[in-house]
Amino acid sequence: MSTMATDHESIEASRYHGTGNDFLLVDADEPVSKRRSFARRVCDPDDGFGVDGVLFLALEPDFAPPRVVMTLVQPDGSVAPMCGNGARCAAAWTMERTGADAVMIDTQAGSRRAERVPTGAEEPDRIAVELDRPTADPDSVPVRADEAVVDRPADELVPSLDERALDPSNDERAPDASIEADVLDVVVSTDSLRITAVDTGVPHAVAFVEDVDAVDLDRLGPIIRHAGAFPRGANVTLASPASATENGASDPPVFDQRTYERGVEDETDACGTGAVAIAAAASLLDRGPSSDVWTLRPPGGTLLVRFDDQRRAVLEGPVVHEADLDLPASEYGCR
Ligand SMILES: N[C@@H](CCC[C@H](N)C(=O)O)C(=O)O
Repeated sequence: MSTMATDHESIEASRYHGTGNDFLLVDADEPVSKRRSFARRVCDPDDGFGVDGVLFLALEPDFAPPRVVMTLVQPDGSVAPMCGNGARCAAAWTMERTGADAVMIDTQAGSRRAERVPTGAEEPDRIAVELDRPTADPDSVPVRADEAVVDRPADELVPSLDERALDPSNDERAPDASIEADVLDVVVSTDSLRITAVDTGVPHAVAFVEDVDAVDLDRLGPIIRHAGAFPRGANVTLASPASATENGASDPPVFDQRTYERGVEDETDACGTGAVAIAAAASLLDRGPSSDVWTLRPPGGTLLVRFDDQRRAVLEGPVVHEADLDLPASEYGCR
């Protein structure tokens, strides 16, 4: 089918979110001729809908289970090979169209199976997606290092990271997301922040901190995200044991999560690959539970991560279909 829009055409899109990570979902047959321009436009908080990305979906309903090819185009126009919450939304979209309770999602990081998890009538659908085996292998992440980056001082990756980057009361603002690597040298050194670099389909720099809410992520995020050690950039994911902010420890453990996302160039309300990255990093650092199940609490809700017997991660959480939209192609088609 042609993707050239005529003046009277509209683009059908649906808005979904997975724990607050929100997306426009667009059938790949819709008349969007320039996907990157379209994504920049609809993700814009003022001129568009302020979503965290656009999922272009090509449904192949004749397979059993049905398959869908998912392409995530982010607010900056970049294409990400994987998205945990996006995959869960894509699965819900495919299930609605096919009536299936299990689907396969073809991503640039590989094919992933997703299943509906039964819930009570009042609760939003829960969708679980397999996200393969996380790895800290430096070539996979990728991160420029001779060995896996596990619990390394951040200033080894960002040679001049400053305590001040962690201090929310510091009003000397961070350089913006277009920061050049050499500009990082203006910020001085600390070894208090320790990074574990994990590939969960996309790169994550994970740091365990005492309290995620005490970190100035607006400032820290761009510095780590653009560190020269990450040739393709990195998502920056913070975790703190919920017992640090509440009374008592728990097993399985509960971690509060915040993620600054590459491509969004901002913090999002949830990040699925980030939740898996925390669980993977916690395992590497022996912070894991005996049961091998993790509960992650990003600002937008609660995600569960577990590992199967081959150490493949399964990410589970709610998905909400918020709205269906008709966008005038002449305005949004980006011809
Ligand atoms: N929000 C996503 C991750 C999307 C990709 C990421 N921003 C990147 O560019 O690596 C998730 O839920 O995993």
